[in-house]
Amino acid sequence: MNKKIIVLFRNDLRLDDHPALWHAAKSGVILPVYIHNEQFSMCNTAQSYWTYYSLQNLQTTLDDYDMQLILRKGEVISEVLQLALDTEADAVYFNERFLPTERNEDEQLTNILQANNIEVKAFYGDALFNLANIQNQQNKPYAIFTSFYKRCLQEPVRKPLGQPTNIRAFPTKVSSLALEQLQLLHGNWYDKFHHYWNPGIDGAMEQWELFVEQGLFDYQDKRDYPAKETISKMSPFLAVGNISIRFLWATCQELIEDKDNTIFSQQIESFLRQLIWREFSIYQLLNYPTFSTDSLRSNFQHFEWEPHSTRLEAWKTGQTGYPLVDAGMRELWETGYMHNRVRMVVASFLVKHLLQPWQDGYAWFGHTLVDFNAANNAMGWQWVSGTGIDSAPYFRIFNPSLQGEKFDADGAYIKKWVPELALLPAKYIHAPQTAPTAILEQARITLGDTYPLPIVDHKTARARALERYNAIKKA
Ligand SMILES: Cc1cc2nc3c(=O)[nH]c(=O)nc-3n(C[C@H](O)[C@H](O)[C@H](O)COP(=O)(O)OP(=O)(O)OC[C@H]3O[C@@H](n4cnc5c(N)ncnc54)[C@H](O)[C@@H]3O)c2cc1C
Repeated sequence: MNKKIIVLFRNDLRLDDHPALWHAAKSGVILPVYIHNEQFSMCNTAQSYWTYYSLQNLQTTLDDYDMQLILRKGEVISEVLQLALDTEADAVYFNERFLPTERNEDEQLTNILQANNIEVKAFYGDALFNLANIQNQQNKPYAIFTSFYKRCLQEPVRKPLGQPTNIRAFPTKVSSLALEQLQLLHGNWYDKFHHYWNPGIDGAMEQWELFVEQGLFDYQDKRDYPAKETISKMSPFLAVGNISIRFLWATCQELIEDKDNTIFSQQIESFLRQLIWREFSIYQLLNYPTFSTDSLRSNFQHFEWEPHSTRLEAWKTGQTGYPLVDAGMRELWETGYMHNRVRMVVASFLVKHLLQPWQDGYAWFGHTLVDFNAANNAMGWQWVSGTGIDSAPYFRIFNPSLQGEKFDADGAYIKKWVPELALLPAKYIHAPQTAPTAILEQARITLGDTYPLPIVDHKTARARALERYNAIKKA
C-alpha cells in the first residue's frame, strides 16, 4: 500500500505515540502538516512561545527522516482541502481534540474532504480513557471527582504506540512557510522563559527523567510546597502534546510493579490521581460545552461581581500586598508557570477578596501560562470560585497569609519572587504589615513605597464575599 496521507499536527507536537502518524506510517507515504489559524490559535501568548519552539524541535526530529513539516497559515478547512487537492493526497489522518470549537472544525473538515473523495481517519486524542463511555449508573456524567476517579481505575489504558520506524515522505516537494511567517511571536517578553524551559520533544523527556529521579518518589508528601521542586512540570509539554499522557501513565505503572514497595506506590499513585484530574477536566468540557466561559452553577449568573481595572491590575502585576499572592503572580510573569497550590490561592484572592469575575483570571492565565489548557484552566477557576461541579464551596475562603505560613513556612518561595521582602524574618513575611517598625526598617522595607500595603483587609473582604454569596443563595 502506498497511499499518500496528510497527517495533521495540532496539539500533539511529537512523533512518539501519535496514533495518526503511527497508522499513516503503516499505510503509505506521509506529508506532516501544521496549520496556524490566527483566529483560533494563540498569538503572542506564553503558549505561542511554547508552540514556536516545539515546532522548531519537531522539525529537527523529522530531519532524521528527511521530512519537512509543512507550515501553513489561514483557515484550516480550506487550507487542508487545497493542500490535499494540490498534492493529490488519498487521505488525511489526525488525532481528535476536545474543545467544542475544535470538534466542530474537525467535523466540518471531515465532511468536506469526504465530499471530495478524500479518505479521513480520526484517532482518539490525548486522554487516557475513552471518556464517552464513562457514565454513572443512571447513564449520566459523574459529578463527583472521587466516583469518576474510581470508575476510571476500572478502565484499561491503551499502551503507548512508540515512534514509527518507517516514516516515508511524499515523493514530490511541497511548499511551506518559514516558521517566522506564522507570526507566533511578537515582542520579546517571553525571551526570559528560556532560562526555565526547553520546549519540545527533547525537553519533555529531559524534564520527565529529572522528575522520575528527583520528585516522583516524594510526590505525595511534598507536592503542595511551592519552594520544593517535587512536582513534574509536565503541564506545558502536555498542553501542546510534546509528550504522550499514555507514556507517563505506562512508565508509572512499570515503576509501581518494579519497586514492589507500598511507600513508593502511594507516591506514584498520588501522581496518577493528578493525571486523572486532567481527565476530569476534559470530561467536563465534553459534557458541558460552555464550561470554559460560563459558571456551571446557574445561581452564579446572579452573582454581583465588581469588575475593577485597578484591582485587576494590582493582581496581575503582583502588587496586592499579600506576599504569597504577589509571589505567584510574579512567578507567572517571569516563567509562564505557577505552582498549583499558589494558583489556588491567587485565584481565590481574585474572585473572593477582590470580587473580580473568574473569567478575567481565566483570560490572564490564558495569556501568561505556558501550560494553558482550556479544560484545566476552566476547571481550576470554577473549582476555586465554587461555580463548578464538585468544586470548593464558595464560603471556603483561603486566608492568603495562613496559606503562606502553612505551605511556605520559611518564606523561601516568597523571597525568591518578591525580593524586596528577602530580609524580613519568616515570622512576618506572610503579613509584613504586622511587623514592628524597627524590623521593617532593618529589612529596608517601607510599606506603601518599597512594598504595597494590603489592597484589601482580609476580614473585611471575607465578610463582603460571604454577603454576596448569601444573596445568590436566596436568588
Ligand atoms: C486557577 C487554576 C488554573 C489552572 N490552569 C491550568 C492550565 O491552564 N493548564 C494546566 O495544565 N493546568 C492548570 N491548572 C492545574 C494545575 O495547577 C497544573 O496542572 C499544575 O500546576 C501543573 O504543574 P505540574 O505539571 O508540575 O503538575 P503535577 O503536580 O506534576 O501533576 C502532573 C499533571 O497532572 C495534571 N494535573 C495536576 N493537577 C491538576 C489539576 N488541579 N487539574 C487538572 N490537572 C492537573 C496536569 O496535567 C499536570 O501536568 C490550574 C489550576 C488552577 C487552580
